[in-house]
Amino acid sequence: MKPIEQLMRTAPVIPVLVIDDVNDAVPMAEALVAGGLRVLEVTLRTPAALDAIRAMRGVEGAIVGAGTVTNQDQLQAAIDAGSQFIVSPGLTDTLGRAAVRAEIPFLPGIANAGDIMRGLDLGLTHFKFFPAEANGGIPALKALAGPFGDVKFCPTGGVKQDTAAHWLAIEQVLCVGGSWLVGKGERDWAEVEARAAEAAALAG
Ligand SMILES: O=C(O)C(=O)C[C@H](O)[C@H](O)COP(=O)(O)O
Repeated sequence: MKPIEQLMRTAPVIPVLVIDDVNDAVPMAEALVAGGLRVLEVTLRTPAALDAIRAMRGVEGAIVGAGTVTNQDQLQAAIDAGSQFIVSPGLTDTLGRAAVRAEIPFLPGIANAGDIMRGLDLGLTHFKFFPAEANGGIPALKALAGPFGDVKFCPTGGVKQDTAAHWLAIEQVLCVGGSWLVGKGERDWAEVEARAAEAAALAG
């Protein structure tokens, strides 16, 4: 099994995290892991993100990756910070090639058949379907998946606790991504753990 597939099969939900204060990184990761969500995507949308990745790598059981990686410089910075996987909202040949060369599990965003074909050309077979709801939702992904039987997906963007199960019921969907696990500025870690446990109980 490819490392990216193993990662996608670890938990049904990958929390998409936006971290403003690096001091939140460790308690946030601990709460999510305690709830059963081990694969954590820290988006490179805030100045604290790379330090948050470094800090979270110290949390037992956590598998920490970088999200919102859009170019080679960010890819390198994310790897240097200890990222164990890379998520991107889209796929360019330049970034795709660099991620393949770096031999790091890579989950690029795709939104149409051309995107998937560009990924297949690079040897990639596992993609984030983004933005999942805005891009047509479940009917769109089912139609898109049809011609690409060996390809696997992680729908992200607009997916919530009460819709995740519908996505996970699609055979080619291994997990979903979502930001609903931790609210902006939230520090109620018991609540985050409870939310993570609910998400972890979804059938993957
Ligand atoms: O930052 C990235 O790399 C992205 O591609 C965007 C995120 O995956 C979505 O913003 C999560 O979507 P929501 O769960 O609807 O908030």
